[in-house]
Amino acid sequence: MAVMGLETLVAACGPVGLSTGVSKLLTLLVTIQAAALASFGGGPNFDPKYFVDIPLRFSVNETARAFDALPRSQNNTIEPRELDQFVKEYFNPPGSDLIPSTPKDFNPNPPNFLPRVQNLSARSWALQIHGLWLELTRKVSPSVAKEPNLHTLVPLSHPVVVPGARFREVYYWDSYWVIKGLLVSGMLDTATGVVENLMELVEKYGFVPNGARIYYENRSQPPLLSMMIRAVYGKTHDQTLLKRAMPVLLKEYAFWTSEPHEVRVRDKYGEEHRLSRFWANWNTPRPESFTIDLNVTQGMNKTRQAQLYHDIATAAESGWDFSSRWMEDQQNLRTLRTSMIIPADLNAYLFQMEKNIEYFAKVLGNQTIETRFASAAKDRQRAIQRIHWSRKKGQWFDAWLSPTRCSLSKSDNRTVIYEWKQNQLTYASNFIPLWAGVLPKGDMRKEKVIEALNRSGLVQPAGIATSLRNTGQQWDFPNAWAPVVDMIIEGLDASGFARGKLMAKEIARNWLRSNYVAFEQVGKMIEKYDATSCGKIGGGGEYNPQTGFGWSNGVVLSLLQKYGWPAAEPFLCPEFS
Ligand SMILES: OC[C@H]1O[C@H](O[C@H]2O[C@H](CO)[C@@H](O)[C@H](O)[C@H]2O)[C@H](O)[C@@H](O)[C@@H]1O
Repeated sequence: MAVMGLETLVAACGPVGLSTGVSKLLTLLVTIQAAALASFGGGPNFDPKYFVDIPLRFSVNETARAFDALPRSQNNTIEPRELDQFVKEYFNPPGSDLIPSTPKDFNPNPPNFLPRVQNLSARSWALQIHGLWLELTRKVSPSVAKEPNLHTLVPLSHPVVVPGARFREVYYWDSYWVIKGLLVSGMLDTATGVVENLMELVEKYGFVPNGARIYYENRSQPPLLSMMIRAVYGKTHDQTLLKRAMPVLLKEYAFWTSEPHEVRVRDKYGEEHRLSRFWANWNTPRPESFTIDLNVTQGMNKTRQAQLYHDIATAAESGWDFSSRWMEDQQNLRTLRTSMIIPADLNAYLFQMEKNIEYFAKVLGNQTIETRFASAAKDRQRAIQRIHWSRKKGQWFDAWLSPTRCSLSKSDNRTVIYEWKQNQLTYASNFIPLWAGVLPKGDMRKEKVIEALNRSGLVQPAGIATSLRNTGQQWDFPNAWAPVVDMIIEGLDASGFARGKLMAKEIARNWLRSNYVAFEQVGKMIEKYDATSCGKIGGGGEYNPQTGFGWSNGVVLSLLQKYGWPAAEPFLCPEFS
């Protein structure tokens, strides 16, 4: 199928509104990023994000003047030494606007820590992982709020917990696993602060941005805020948090369930349903990857470029940046179609959000909200089953919208109804609705889902591979990402079937062992693991041993808490023992 231009798409299937306004600060920083690529060359150490994270020492205008005044060679490049000197003189190092902060509730030896972990190696490792919270917790420097024009960082009131390494800011969905880990570490106040920061962001933007940087303001990430609130409330039973959270969650819910995120589709019986998709409000290169995105769209006309930039940013909203899941030709990033796909996982998260709001309203005694959200959850559950579920394959597939075929709703003769088809490709996201509880307790279809996962090829010696396709994209095979592994383990464990429970335990043990190899043998935390062998390091970025990867910390601690580790059972991968 030919990929259509954005204008044609708008004309064919409905309204879109994209803001492409870039602040003066970002314009300057991406210009410097592009100049740096030309001067330094794009070797493995060149990180475009570095150049949008560096805080300015002087005003934008003064910095821009100094940059313009740098001598250029005939081909307009700047001598590397000159540029290096300029960056040192006019900017502070990236991350210097975050101040290290020892969380008040941190205890190096927390009482009653992981009582079921008796194996000595596992225990000492868990304590080291726990200790990494010290490296990952920071405070936003007061200078950020005082002089916002000098920083791309967004100020936040409470201490922040960052993923680590090049990710020097808060990320939305990473925070869910960070909170799970903090709660295992007994750091309830820090966890509450993380939730407070995200609520503050919703109050400011109407949604939680991808991350707390101005270049992430155009999109969100998988909506897990209500799950974070539920996790913290589960520890405190303090209704003050729920009272504070309710208007915030209603605001966030409106963001995900209004156009252009929400779309209407008709099932095979002619019934109309509302479901949501990812949709970034952006159609130029992402500032943090400006030079990379420019390269991807080379040779395209302006309209096609804008459409691809939009789908690139939209893939970043999905958290799966990048995956063949969003591509028409699974080996070609230039065929991304993210914004014309209804993702099974996103709708599962929204179902969960609806159930959580229903539950919070019940606790608070607000019947109107409780009834409204019980009914919204029921509608979405029905929609997910009609549009995403495959009875034959026992899993939930993404639905691809047709960019050209749509009709008008019978109810108002105005609303666009898209034509769609399931993509039938195997991704770990096809099993997220099991975790979200889309199938009710005792439902026999869960057994089918467990079998389907078991036969899918995704279950590997070191966890769950995110996909079956080896495309070189980071969310594709052989990578096993911590968030996905965690959700699938929990879904299997809560399935109510013995086979699901057993599989969950096996996957958890394998994944933990493979993480331990990464940490102990190589001395590094790795954000994603090569799923194909327990002792194989690789599959992606390696991180500074002093930091870590926030969500891996959270998943390691919560899995160790759940499954423990007996003293006599070796903790090393068979390959290493
Ligand atoms: O720098 C490029 C991209 O980096 C982020 O994506 C990856 O890291 C995030 C932080 O751990 C994680 O939440 C995401 O799932 C990863 O794919 C960022 O979120 C992107 O927006 C950004 O363009």
